[in-house]
Amino acid sequence: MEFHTLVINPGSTSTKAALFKNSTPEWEETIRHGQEELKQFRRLMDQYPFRKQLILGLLEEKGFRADKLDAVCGRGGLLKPIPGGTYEVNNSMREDLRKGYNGEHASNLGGLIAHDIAAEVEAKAFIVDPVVVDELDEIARLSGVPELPRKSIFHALNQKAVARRACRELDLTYEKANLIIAHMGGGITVGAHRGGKVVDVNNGLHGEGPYSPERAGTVPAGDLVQLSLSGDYFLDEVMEKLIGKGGLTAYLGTSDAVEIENRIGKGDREARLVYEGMAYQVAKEIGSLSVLFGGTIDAVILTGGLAYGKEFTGWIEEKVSWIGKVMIFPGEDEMSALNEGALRVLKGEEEAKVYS
Ligand SMILES: Nc1ncnc2c1ncn2[C@@H]1O[C@H](COP(=O)(O)OP(=O)(O)OP(=O)(O)O)[C@@H](O)[C@H]1O
Ligand SMILES: CCCC(=O)O
Repeated sequence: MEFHTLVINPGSTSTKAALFKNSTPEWEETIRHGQEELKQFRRLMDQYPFRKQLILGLLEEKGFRADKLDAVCGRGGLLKPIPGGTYEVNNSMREDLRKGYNGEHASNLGGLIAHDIAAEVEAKAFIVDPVVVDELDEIARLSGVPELPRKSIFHALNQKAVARRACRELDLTYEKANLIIAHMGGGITVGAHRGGKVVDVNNGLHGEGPYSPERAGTVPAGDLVQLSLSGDYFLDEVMEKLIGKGGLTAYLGTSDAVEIENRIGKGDREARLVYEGMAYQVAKEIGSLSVLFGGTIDAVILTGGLAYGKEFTGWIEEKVSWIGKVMIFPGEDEMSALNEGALRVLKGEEEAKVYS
């Protein structure tokens, strides 16, 4: 059987779309959005017609008739916490995406656009492994403040895709493997994958884990409270210190690791300290998760854009190679991860989960 799937991945600065025939991409396009272009929309949901039109425009430009689609698969957003897998877009999901159940994130648009394009041609609409995938062990939810339970918000789509890829290479079944995966992009999340579930992971969006190119990660909590109440900053300025303007950006004025590597090459010692500090924090996070597995770890995996940096991954590897085999998969492959999730359901290998 031949299945055609349109994949839609709305990001904060881009809209990506791809058309797959079974597992093969027919085409993939990234439309970048300047800050000025998106400024005209007051709220994220106001961007909906604009982004949908861009995708319909691409289909027309490529000469592909939408009525040949079997499925449309969008990147899922900040929904209620759910287990990993492929979900058919239904009305409760659309309502939660529209209101941003767990906050605003460009990926909230993915499932909505997928639904509307699919509905017009009677195709299926799916989302796969959204950032709110929650498979935490009960014990991992405890934070020490009962009103503030730990939350699972992480790069679920890429972590799960890379986990499956590593298992294929290692000839293991994901559902039986023990893996620690560090996704290192604009944000950094490090997950413990035990038996096909991510049983502990830092919340990469709301201030936990290693600092990253744009985020602060875990900070001294008491000092943060004092800073917030000092009267020197508005609330959104404090939030920006945690997300958007934290980490490398706060220390070095850029989130571009390639530029930082160039500075280090020219002898900039501050750049080296801060960049190496990020590797140190990732290694510590991997080390802390290693105790969950009782000594049997099949692989420690480094992925995301920062994993292209050889010196950077070298610093991490130096500190964690005693834990298990280190595998490096630079970049991310979210478009084919979305397609594969839809394809497993279309082929009947998996049943679509129901969001409620
Ligand atoms: N060749 C490279 N060497 C070193 N670092 C790189 C390289 N290419 C990209 N990066 C760095 O990777 C980071 C961005 O990673 P990535 O593209 O995965 O992030 P993103 O998709 O914007 O965010 P996220 O992965 O959190 O969703 C940037 O700091 C960028 O400079
Ligand atoms: C941590 C969730 C994914 C992102 O960085 O946006």
